[in-house]
Formats: sequence, structure tokens, C-alpha cells
Amino acid sequence: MSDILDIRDLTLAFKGHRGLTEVLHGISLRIAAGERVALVGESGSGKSVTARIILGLLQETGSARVAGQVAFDGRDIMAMHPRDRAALRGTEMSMIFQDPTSSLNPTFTIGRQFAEVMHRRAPRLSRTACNARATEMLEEVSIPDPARVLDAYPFQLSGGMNQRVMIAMALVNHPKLLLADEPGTALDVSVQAQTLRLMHDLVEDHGTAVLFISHNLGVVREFADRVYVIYRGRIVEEGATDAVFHAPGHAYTRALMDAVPRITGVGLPEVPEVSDAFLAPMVRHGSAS
Ligand SMILES: Nc1ncnc2c1ncn2[C@@H]1O[C@H](COP(=O)(O)OP(=O)(O)OP(=O)(O)O)[C@@H](O)[C@H]1O
Repeated sequence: MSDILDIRDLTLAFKGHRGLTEVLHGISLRIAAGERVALVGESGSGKSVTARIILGLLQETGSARVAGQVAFDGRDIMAMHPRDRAALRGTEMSMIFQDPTSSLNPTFTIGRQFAEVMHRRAPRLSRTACNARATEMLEEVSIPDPARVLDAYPFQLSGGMNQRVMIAMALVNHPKLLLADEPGTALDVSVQAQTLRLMHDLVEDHGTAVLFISHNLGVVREFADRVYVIYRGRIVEEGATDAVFHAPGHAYTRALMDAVPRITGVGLPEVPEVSDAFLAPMVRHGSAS
């Protein structure tokens, strides 16, 4: 299968008044067409900035220094004109965030927001055609009474419904790549589990490749075919999800696994302590890179 995303030796530093702070130290990551890949690591490890570079957002920030190669569907994102990068967002690649209420516009109906997304790809699509397609997508995410939802504002829907709406919106233009940043963590555990299952089945049906960003290895296990573990801006382990779970080779991956919240447990997981062992060389399972 051809790669939809191919990142090589990606580095990122932010300029501040004390000089440059390096955040990514040479990340390489690839996703084949239709593959579900997870990038997992603790808070501050560099997951979201990686996603923002893929979306072409950090390249245009004056304070960020980005270097390395990022190819999307064979096209060089780094060399692209900002206008061309912008044209990819919401069409060929789309994004789902953890909290739908912060990404949906509270002042527009769901129907209007669907139309705006669809017009990015097909500017002349009629209102009737937009509504028909949006209804189809809402049915796919098991939303009862789609007509009512299209006329509703986000605040009139539950968190779980809004999350489904976001998934439907993210897939309505048939993107080749979906970036999902901790989807559903703003929801309660059972609604999150349902939402992830739904998203899993939907991307499988649509053949959409996914970069799934999470700090929770338990969730990743359910969702991803392959996993990259990131620690302080470096990939420390990479492999098929089963291989990583059955034989985690890196001390940091093992520490993350110990921190997986148990469904029956109480309280929050312990955050792994920083240890010198976490600086050990990267572990790679199998031949994929
Ligand atoms: N605009 C910025 N300017 C300076 N530093 C930044 C900026 N954005 C992110 N960083 C730093 O880059 C590092 C990686 O941040 P990033 O948001 O990618 O972490 P993350 O793994 O996504 O964490 P979380 O799970 O909490 O979202 C952090 O140390 C963060 O403080």
C-alpha cells in the first residue's frame, strides 16, 4: 500500500526570549492509505505540535522553526504555498478535537456548518444537496432524527451527539487522512468508548487513514493497527499494536502501560516518573518504519 503520510526527520523549535527551545528532535512516522496509526505519549511530549505541522499550521507561525520532510499523498507539505496547504485542510485531511464544543461554532446551526465544510470541496453544491449529504452522514453516525439535528445549534445537543456530529463533519468530504486528537476525552468513559467504536467502524468503511493522538494506551489498543510511542519529542518505540502490547521493548512504553486507567479502578492513573531508562534507544517491531 502507498503511504498517505510520510514524515522523515522532523524537527521543531520555538523561538523565545531565551533563544530556541527544541520540541521535536527528528521524528519519522508513516501512515499507509487506510491505516489507523496512533501517536501516544504523555502531556507535552509533542503529539499536538506534530499534528499541527501535518495540517500545515505551524509552518506559518513566526516563532516556530520547522525542518525535515513531510509528504502527504506524495506531495511535499513543507514546500507548499500556504494557500495550497490551507486548501487541503477540511478537504483531503481533516481533524477531530477532544472537545467538540470548542470546534463547533455556537452561533450557527449544524446544517449551516455542514454546508460550510462541504463548500470547501464543492463550492457550488446546492443547499438541498448539502442537506441530503449531511443527513446521510448523520445517519452513518447513528444520529436519530437528522433533520432536527441539522436545524439545531450545538448547545441544544448533548456532548456525545456533538462529538458524533464532528466525526460526521470530518468525514463528509471523504478525506484521505483524519487527525484525531484525544477524541472524546471530554466525554464520560462509556460515551467515549461508544464514540471511538463508531469512529473505528466508520473510517474502516470509508478507507480513511487516521493519525490517532492519545495519552492513553488502553484506548489506543482498541483503535490502532500500529503505534508510535513519543517521549519528549522523540519516537521511542514503534510497531504493530499487538507487538507493542505483547512485548513492549522500551522502559517508557512499559511505564505508560502501567499508567493505563483500569475501567474498574478509582482515581487517575499515576504519571510515569522521568527515568534515565526512558532515554534508551528506540525500539522497532517488525519491518515497518
Ligand atoms: N506555541 C508554542 N510556543 C512554545 N512552546 C510550545 C508551543 N506550542 C507547544 N509548545 C511546547 O511544545 C511541547 C509539545 O507540546 P504539545 O502540545 O505537542 O504536547 P502534547 O503531547 O500534545 O501534550 P497534550 O497531551 O497535553 O496536548 C510542550 O513542551 C509545549 O509546551
